Amino acid sequence: MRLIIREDYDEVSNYVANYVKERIKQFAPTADRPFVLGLPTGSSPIGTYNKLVDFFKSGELSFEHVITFNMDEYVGLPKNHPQSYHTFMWTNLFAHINIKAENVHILDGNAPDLDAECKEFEAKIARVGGIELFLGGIGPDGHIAFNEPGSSLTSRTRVKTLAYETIIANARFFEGDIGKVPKLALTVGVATVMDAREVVVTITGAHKAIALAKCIEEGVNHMWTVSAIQMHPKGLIVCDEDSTLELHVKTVKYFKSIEHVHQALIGTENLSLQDIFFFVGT
Ligand SMILES: N[C@@H]1[C@@H](O)[C@H](O)[C@@H](COP(=O)(O)O)O[C@@H]1O
Repeated sequence: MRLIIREDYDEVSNYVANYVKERIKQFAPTADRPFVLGLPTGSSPIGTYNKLVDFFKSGELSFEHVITFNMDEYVGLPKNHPQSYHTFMWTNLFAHINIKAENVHILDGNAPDLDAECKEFEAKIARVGGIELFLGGIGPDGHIAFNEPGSSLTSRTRVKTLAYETIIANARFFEGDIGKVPKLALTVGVATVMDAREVVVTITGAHKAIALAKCIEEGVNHMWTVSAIQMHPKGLIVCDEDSTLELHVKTVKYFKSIEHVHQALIGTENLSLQDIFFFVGT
């Protein structure tokens, strides 16, 4: 696993957006060989999405041959509700780029058969050959997507009951009223995320410092589901300084030193920045 530490949210967003841009460009997607991208919602990815929109507008990046799968969606919220993840994704990203509507996949939290909806979502991912790059964020309790503490690390897309902590955390989007926060969601499983060929997780803010420490300094544990990233062959966490507050100094120094060595290698040993991104093992 790699850990990249940046000063603040803006720098983290810039790093992740550049990373996604470089990955898509290097992949050189076509209609027959599209790039399959997994996407999160929440406040963490907004800066990244803004930057991706800038890249599209400046002609640096096209989403013509990009297929997306979103991580999760609330159950029972109308699709056009201001806090549905459908609305979030179209407002913050899809409406501003050249992605084809048929290439966007977001779970339908109002499907008549929620179980069938989840199974079909997994089948769709399989039909396009799996996810190339899954972007993620985490909740303060270390959950990825809506894989709350105690979720099976082999879980697949399914209906999930939200943990009380998550309901409280997300009440900020529902006028601070926990009564208005949906209690159920559809979510990809931990294994659905970890099946992606690459996983990039953004963690920012002091309120996520304990989760970051649990995720990278302790063992793989279903109580901190993002810790499953330790088992991923191409796992990357991009975090800000605030979120490192609970890490050992040694951990921070170790990961910073790895990045310094990578930086020093760029332009030497025939390695480019892209080589460091894609071919140096984690
Ligand atoms: N289901 C989403 C997660 O996918 C997201 O990572 C988390 C963090 O949100 P934020 O980025 O706003 O802290 O919120 C929700 O629980």
